[in-house]
Amino acid sequence: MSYGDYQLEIYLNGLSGVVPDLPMEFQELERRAEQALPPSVWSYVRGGAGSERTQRANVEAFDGWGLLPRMFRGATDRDLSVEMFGMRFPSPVFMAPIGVLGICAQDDRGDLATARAAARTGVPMVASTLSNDPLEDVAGEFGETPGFFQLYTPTDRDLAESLVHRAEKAGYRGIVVTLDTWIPGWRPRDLATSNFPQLRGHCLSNYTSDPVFRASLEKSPEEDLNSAVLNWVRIFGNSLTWDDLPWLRSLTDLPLIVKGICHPDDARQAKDLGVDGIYCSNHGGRQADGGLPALDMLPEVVEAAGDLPVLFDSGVRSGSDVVKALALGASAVGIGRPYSYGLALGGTDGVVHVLRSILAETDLLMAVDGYSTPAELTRDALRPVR
Ligand SMILES: Cc1cc2nc3c(=O)[nH]c(=O)nc-3n(C[C@H](O)[C@H](O)[C@H](O)COP(=O)(O)O)c2cc1C
Ligand SMILES: CCCCC(=O)C(=O)O
Repeated sequence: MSYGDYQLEIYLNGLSGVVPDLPMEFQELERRAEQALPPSVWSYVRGGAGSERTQRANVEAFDGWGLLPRMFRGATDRDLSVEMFGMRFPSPVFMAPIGVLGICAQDDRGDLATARAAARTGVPMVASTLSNDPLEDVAGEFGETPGFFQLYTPTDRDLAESLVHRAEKAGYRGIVVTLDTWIPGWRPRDLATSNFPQLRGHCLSNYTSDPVFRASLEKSPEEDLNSAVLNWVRIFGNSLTWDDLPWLRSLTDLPLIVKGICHPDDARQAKDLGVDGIYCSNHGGRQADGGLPALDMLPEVVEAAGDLPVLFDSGVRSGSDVVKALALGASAVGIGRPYSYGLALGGTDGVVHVLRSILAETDLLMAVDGYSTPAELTRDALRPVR
């Protein structure tokens, strides 16, 4: 079985015989997700910071590179697996953390539905701190697929420690600490729909289920949700400095990965302080407008990271984007918004379809272009488009 077999499955049965009611093209997926989601949820998921120039540039940056096909290489047997953090993953694709994912599903249980898609596809999910179901329940749906926990580090250090230890106990295989979102960016679409207060009620389960968080409240969240929400707002984001990284490192023996790195000096410093992986991302342009596309920074970050794995996301929409990011040095490539659109349209089946489509395109493109493994995709596989 290769990932490309999804093509054959669809050719043989017709798309409607494989995934009824789901589109093949990304533009159509996006258009239909917009129709399916309530406007406030749509503006939250689709929206970015400021004028969304950085968000658009993330996507357009992939057009700045062209892949070079190679001939006579007999890439009939491809092996897309990659090794990272002492584990072998069947493909270099993973699901980036998406907070408030629950509400993208009809029944509010989008975190669980996405975890089931991880189980079905072998594509690891990085589960956000901001989930509508507690991290233990999300992990319970991963099946054999390793999962990662994304930490938003609260100001209360005991709570941070508790979340990390719960993730360890629940069987997560790594901790991804997001550094770029200790405060939300300027997001005009969210401001226009004023939906942040509504969203909060759908992403606090990791806090309301936490003994440390509960102990800090005068009344339980069941008795007084408002005060719990206010307390969460107060402790949500910690503006950490490099001096705090040894503390974060000390919380766990699991692989520790820092997310939101775009400057090579930051990658170098994180490496020197003992992280296990660098995650190059600008949060899909949701945090800071006016920034460079994350893809443009990837090669420098990869160089600075040396022998550490570099995860990448921001703007990945297709298999050819995955292949380009790999050729620019990413060890693994994160899918963000596209899977949340699949979730909105078809629950677990929708996420599986989006992932299988991206994997099939990746696999077939590598076959056609003569690359059998991700390791063969080096800078030589690309040229800048003139
Ligand atoms: C709706 C939404 C919620 C997100 N929530 C989180 C989050 O909780 N934690 C995090 O580290 N990143 C979060 N991100 C950022 C993603 O992990 C990823 O960096 C981004 O989606 C990549 O950009 P793209 O979706 O345009 O490809 C979120 C992104 C979206 C679209
Ligand atoms: C305050 C941040 C909320 C979750 C998030 O990371 C995002 O919306 O991008």
